[in-house]
Amino acid sequence: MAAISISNVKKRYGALQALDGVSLTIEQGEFFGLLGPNGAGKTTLISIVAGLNRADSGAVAIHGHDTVTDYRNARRLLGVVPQELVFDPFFTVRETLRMQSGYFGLKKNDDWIDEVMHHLDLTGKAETNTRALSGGMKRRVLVAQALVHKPPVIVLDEPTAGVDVELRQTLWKFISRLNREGHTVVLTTHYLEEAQALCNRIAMLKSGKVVALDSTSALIRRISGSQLVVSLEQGTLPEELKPLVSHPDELVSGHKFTLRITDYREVEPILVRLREAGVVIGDMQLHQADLEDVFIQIMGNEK
Ligand SMILES: Nc1ncnc2c1ncn2[C@@H]1O[C@H](COP(=O)(O)OP(=O)(O)OP(=O)(O)O)[C@@H](O)[C@H]1O
Repeated sequence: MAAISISNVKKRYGALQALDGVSLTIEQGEFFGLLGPNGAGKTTLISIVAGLNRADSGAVAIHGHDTVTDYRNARRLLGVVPQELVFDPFFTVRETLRMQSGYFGLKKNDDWIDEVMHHLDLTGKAETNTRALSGGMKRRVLVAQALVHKPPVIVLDEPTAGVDVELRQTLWKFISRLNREGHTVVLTTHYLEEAQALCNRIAMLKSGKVVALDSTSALIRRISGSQLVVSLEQGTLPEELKPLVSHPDELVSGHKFTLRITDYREVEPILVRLREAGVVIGDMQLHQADLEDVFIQIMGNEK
């Protein structure tokens, strides 16, 4: 049975069609990425999956439990880390996590609460009031809150937006461990290198529609080849190399060029040609196509 099945979900805000018939099936045990530019509909979709928002039409089920008609069972299977930092500021971290456990009917949950706090480096803040925490620490509490009932499906909406490298590493280590132990993870992020490193499959959303859905490696293979980036200290780019330039703006500015190549063997003849033309290279880099290139290409093509 699918971890999350989303069937033809539509949502409109006034004149704006925020979700325009989204269908996705996320299997149990996947580490799934939901990517898209600002306003694509990611948070709207996640809030519908979490039962916090109602779709106009279509349906979502978590392990077969409909998020509307069988909300309690669906909610129990789901741990959601929201994008916004919202807390009741009068409680300590431990009290907050105990209350969240109580919400799921878990009374003796302290061992797991301690383990979650340990893995998120929150133990030292257990007795601190949530209002006195820094933004990064608050985000750790949000993650801990989502995990108190050991949900088989974990959904994270931009959990690393604006947080430091240390928290990102701590968080991904813990979430990856939970994924290895069988938890399904769904992630939205604007950090494409993070999605590339973590997600086995990715959906790209634009203007409320799924515009790409494939394994991460298959998406990256769509972009064949690499780029040779050269900065010229002296001289100008020979005419016959101009068709290789990826960004037309570079022909205007005239000193740094991103040249498309399909094979590393093409590098040497390019360098020979530059030398013959009297060019002095100030800086040079080889850039392998990555998820960011795929994202830019797909988002650019899908008007
Ligand atoms: N409650 C609301 N009322 C009206 N419009 C809304 C509401 N919530 C979201 N929208 C609009 O719906 C569209 C989708 O928003 P959503 O927050 O789902 O996008 P997103 O992909 O999560 O974007 P971001 O990357 O910026 O978080 C946006 O144009 C947004 O302005």
